[in-house]
Amino acid sequence: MATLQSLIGLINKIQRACTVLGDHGGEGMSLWEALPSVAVVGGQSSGKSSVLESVVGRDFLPRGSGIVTRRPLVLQLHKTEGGVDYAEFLHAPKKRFTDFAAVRREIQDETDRITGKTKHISNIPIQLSIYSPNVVNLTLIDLPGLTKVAVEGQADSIVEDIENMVRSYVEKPNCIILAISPANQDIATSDAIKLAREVDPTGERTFGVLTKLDLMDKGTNALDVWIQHTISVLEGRSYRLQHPWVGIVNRSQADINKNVDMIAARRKEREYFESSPDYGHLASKMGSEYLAKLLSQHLEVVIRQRIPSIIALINKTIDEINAELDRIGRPIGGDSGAQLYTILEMCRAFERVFKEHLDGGRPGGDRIYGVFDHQLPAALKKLPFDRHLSTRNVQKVVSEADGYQPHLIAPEQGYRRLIDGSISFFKGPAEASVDAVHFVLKELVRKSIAETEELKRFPTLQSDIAAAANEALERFREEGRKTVLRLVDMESSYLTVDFFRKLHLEPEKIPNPQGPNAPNGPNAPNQDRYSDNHFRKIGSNVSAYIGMVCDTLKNSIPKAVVYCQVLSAKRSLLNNFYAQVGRKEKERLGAMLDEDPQLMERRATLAKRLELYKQARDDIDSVAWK
Ligand SMILES: Nc1nc2c(ncn2[C@@H]2O[C@H](COP(=O)(O)OP(=O)(O)OP(=O)(O)O)[C@@H](O)[C@H]2O)c(=O)[nH]1
Repeated sequence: MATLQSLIGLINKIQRACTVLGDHGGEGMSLWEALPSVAVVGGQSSGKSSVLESVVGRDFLPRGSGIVTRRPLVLQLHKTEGGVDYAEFLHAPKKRFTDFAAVRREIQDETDRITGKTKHISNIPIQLSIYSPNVVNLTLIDLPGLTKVAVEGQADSIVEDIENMVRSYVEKPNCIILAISPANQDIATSDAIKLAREVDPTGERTFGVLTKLDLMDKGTNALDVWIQHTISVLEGRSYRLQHPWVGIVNRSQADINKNVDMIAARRKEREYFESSPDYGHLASKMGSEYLAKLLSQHLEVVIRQRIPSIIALINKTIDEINAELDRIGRPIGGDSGAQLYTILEMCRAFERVFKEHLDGGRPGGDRIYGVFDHQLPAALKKLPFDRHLSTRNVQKVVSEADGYQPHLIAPEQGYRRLIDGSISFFKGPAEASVDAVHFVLKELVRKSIAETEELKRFPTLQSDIAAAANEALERFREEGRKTVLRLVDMESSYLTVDFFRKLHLEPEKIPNPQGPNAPNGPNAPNQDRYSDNHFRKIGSNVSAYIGMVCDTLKNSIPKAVVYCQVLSAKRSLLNNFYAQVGRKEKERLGAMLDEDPQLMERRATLAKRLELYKQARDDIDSVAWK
């Protein structure tokens, strides 16, 4: 019996959990649907409410003549270890009823609230929990009585409406049917048995209950035949169901009027069967207490059968919740160690994606080569050396460098000035390469942040990482800028001596590109021709030298840029950030892991659901293996 208590208590627990989760059945196979319940079905005034009350052991249901039960009543019985009995309605959860006459009034009022004070019915259930040491754990459903005719004030459809509503409860395969028939009517015409046979043809979940046995024992001959018939039903010889029929003696209207209490009624019922000449031999298998026991035993069997499918359903739900939790990300532990760990994990995930972009696993890194392959050569080509090394400018620069004494052999100062002036032009394209690569890297940082799945839920951390990475890129850009400018300056600082030494060994063979009538062509005056040729040669020498420098820089600028910017970004983009994070207080770390409030709420709800389902599974496991 102890096992049974815990088993049914567990089912009540799961059902309560379902209510908390808002899982009342409906679409698909829900947990609620998988659990058994007991529905009381019978004609009007057949004694349904009386049977329910006997099982519960309390007076609390509205009773009277005519149609009394007009809404389904879902009744959960909870066995307590002691203390006073009390009741609670789902529609008024804060109110504890200890006066059961008040419970009866509340059922009436709550019925009227939906149906009005008419004789109409409603299929919206009233949910009532009763806590008492004198009950077994059961969920019972009291349903409006089946009828054959509408009474005055009721629509003709009511007969069908009630039948349909009752059918909607009892047709569920997990519903155990308590089919109530009064013994003073022919079972052949019992609406309860008719409906039960329809929805449960094999009779495996139907319990036949005969009420009002006491109303037919004041013997006449005709009654004797009737009683023999009743005995044959109770002995299982006619109208056989898979479960034995149980005879019941409830309180008569006169008992109710005299306020005979439940305990006295049970005692009276027991005495009735024990002393009955007709049913005495069946006494141990009759009465409301026996019915309650029978029901409980059956529930145990049914629940045990259901355990595998209930566990499967719970496991499926747990898997679904876990999958969603994985998708939106697990909650982070509250201690600073866990927070720090999470932040570093996120950073590493970002760095992984960023490196993939550079190394070719993801697109974008090739744009850096594009800078060296197109942008830099194009910019170098556009440098205005033609203008700077035109004969006129060469003459101007050389003359200025000579001062009052024109040079005699080679214009050493003039060469230097022309070369320095030319080399300084390289600074523009060198800096432009640094900037271009900087912007490619910045764009890759932006992309990598957006593509790091793990980071998606942490908008604050996203912008922190972006800020840290961009700050580092700025530093690398500055480093790159300094380095390429230094490369250019180095070209000015020491000239390649061999180049000029070789010049002397070469014969003069400078064609005049500007034609014979040009100012320095063959038709120009002699003096001019001499100096023009002279300066053109200087210009051409400088130009050749600058061409050589240009080739060198075209190769060395990319090396400097990659060294200072690309490799640094790959190696140490977040190094400063790591140092900063390591020094941060717990609160600051928490703030970095701020999430979208909606997401947090969703996670909390899911976590709660998960907890409930896991609890339910643990409970079932602990009972299932007893
Ligand atoms: N003598 C006697 N009277 C009974 C018995 N069972 C029920 N009654 C009386 O029959 C009347 C109807 O009983 P209820 O329990 O209200 O019947 P019900 O099926 O719930 O009625 P509705 O909800 O109106 O359909 C009441 O006056 C009860 O006292 C019984 O076993 N013996």
